[in-house]
Amino acid sequence: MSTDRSEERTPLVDLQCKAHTYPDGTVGMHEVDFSVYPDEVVALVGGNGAGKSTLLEHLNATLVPDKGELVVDGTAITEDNKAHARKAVGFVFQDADTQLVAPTVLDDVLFGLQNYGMAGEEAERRAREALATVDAAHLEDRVPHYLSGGEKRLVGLAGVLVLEPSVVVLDEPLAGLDPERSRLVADRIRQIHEEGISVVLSTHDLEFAAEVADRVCVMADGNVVGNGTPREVFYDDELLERANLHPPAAIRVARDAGLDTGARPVTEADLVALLSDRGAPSETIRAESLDGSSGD
Ligand SMILES: Nc1ncnc2c1ncn2[C@@H]1O[C@H](COP(=O)(O)OP(=O)(O)OP(=O)(O)O)[C@@H](O)[C@H]1O
Repeated sequence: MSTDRSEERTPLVDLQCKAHTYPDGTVGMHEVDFSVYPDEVVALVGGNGAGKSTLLEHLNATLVPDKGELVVDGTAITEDNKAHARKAVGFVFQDADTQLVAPTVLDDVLFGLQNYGMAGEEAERRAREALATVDAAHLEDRVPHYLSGGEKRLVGLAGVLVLEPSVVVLDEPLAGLDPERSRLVADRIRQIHEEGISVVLSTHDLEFAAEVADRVCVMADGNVVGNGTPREVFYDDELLERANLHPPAAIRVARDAGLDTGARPVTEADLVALLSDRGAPSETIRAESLDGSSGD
């Protein structure tokens, strides 16, 4: 399996971790080398407890390896310059309540800027702009604690984007969201990527991973066990089995329908295109074939 199309470029984030052991002695992650390159969306997939959150939290030095090194934008991160990693690598937590601390949404987004010495009208302008970017401008006077899960996720994302990071990390960005909010967050992820920010996310939703990711990284038992394009990873049955994952719906449907051709569809759009080529009306295909979802 190939690694990724950006392997010869300088990484924005380069983590070399020998292991991460939590205070109670649990090893959350074994030896893992993980890099994030410019202009890519990376999806981490794997079963419960595979080590996805542990790996993500190393990328902005929220967690540090027992032994190893984190380099962000060419700077080795130490105890003294963790703020550099926090600013360059914005982290949107799954549990947004841990991230939203101020009395109003606008104050919350401003809080990050104030931490980096920016206040006044310019700070407010930037905070409002970040909220508008995620379609959350109307929430600026609301109390963060009372927002819905999806709204909190968007406000958390605004709080990260306002600091103009090079990489945005999202831990389970779709967890607990209804289909419409999921679509909104997925659209924002694409938009962030189009604006030149690299994205690393973890997800149990392999259809979503297939749709948004340039590269999929598979974790199992605290190790990275596979890495490649969605097509490479999701057609590797041995790898998926090792990580206790099922292929995305498009692959299962194509196989069940005996359509597993060289085209190797991975997304719903791929499958619809493939079936349309064979003369089936696309509305029928959408309605009849793709109402299931994979789990892991
Ligand atoms: N604070 C902690 N203290 C002790 N062990 C922890 C802690 N956080 C995670 N672990 C353990 O580390 C391992 C990896 O957990 P992690 O949360 O990184 O997995 P994950 O792939 O994100 O899982 P999930 O998909 O269920 O969120 C698990 O065995 C977990 O129990």
